Amino acid sequence: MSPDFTLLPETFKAVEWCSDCLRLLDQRHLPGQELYQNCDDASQVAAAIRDMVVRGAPAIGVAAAYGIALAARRIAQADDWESALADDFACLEVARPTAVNLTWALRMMREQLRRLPADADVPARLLQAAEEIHAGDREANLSMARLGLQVLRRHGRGKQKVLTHCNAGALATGGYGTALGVIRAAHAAGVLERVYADETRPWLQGARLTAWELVRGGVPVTLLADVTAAHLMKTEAISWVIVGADRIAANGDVANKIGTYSLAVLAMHHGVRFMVVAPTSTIDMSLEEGELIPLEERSGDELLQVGGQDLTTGAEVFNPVFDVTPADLIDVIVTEKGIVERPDARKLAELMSTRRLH
Ligand SMILES: CSC[C@@H](O)[C@@H](O)C(=O)COP(=O)(O)O
Repeated sequence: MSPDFTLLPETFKAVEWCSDCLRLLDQRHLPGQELYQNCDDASQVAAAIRDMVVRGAPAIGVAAAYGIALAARRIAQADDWESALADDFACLEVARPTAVNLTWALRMMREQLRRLPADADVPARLLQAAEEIHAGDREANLSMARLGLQVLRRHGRGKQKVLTHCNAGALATGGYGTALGVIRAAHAAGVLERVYADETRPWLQGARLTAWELVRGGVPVTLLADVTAAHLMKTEAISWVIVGADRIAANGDVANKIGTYSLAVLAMHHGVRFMVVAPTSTIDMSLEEGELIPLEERSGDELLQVGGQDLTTGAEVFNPVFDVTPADLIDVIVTEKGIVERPDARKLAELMSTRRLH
């Protein structure tokens, strides 16, 4: 099938292999400064993931895979590669708890290591495996953009207004984005009127990253304070909320950036459809339901200050950075393998056993 939209690659790369190091666009300084950080070993990559130099579930997975490739290059020779790399796998595995793409990518790297013949050039083969994970994520982004656009067309006529939360764009993936990939495809195909982007307190991924990406790409975007979403849904004809995911349980419950659950409740109340866009590497079939997903809590400092200014003193802070949206609030999950409408355990199991794309 010939595509009816073209997505140009971004001019920036969130994650890039540069002959002997991993180059990460430091997202903590965007949009003010485009600074890059070079990582030479796995512990530097783990620190970059923990400190959110690189963020977004698929991008974290890709970076971790390169972290293992870097570790193997430093070791160069080993009789027992699994033992030699054990500490590197361990430090990457615990860098952040919620996005399962991290664990998935490390499992892919470990399986590749176990499959290699005894005389293999292990560092070269692990680098190749990391590059394949990266390229696979880019491909998945394009497939999801195409499938997500089909869903928008199936359920709506004319130009649509959509709302997104956090950043699920090129910055958060190996390529074009998940939720923002669909939104960019909708824009390129002429079916998007406007995207509303939540600012996404407290780290401001929406204001600092999503709005920046969309403005650069010429996509009409309006920034909102998070608390505006209910009013927006009541007063504007919003067709869809479109978000990414950090982990999807086997029953279709979705962990994503804090605030996603509130949006799903609001969407249900206002008759707005709710779409989750995520590669199958985000689906964790080992967890029966969303309540089992580990949710990261970050330092209270993220809430206690804005722009270097103290907001309050002496108060305790509750700062969970993800929440879980129950499957019954989700209209559709779009993956690179296909579309799951009204997700449940049976439909997800069927999807995961599919080899071919739709
Ligand atoms: C394609 S990214 C999907 C999710 O990872 C994204 O929505 C999100 O919640 C990112 O959280 P972050 O804490 O910025 O890593």
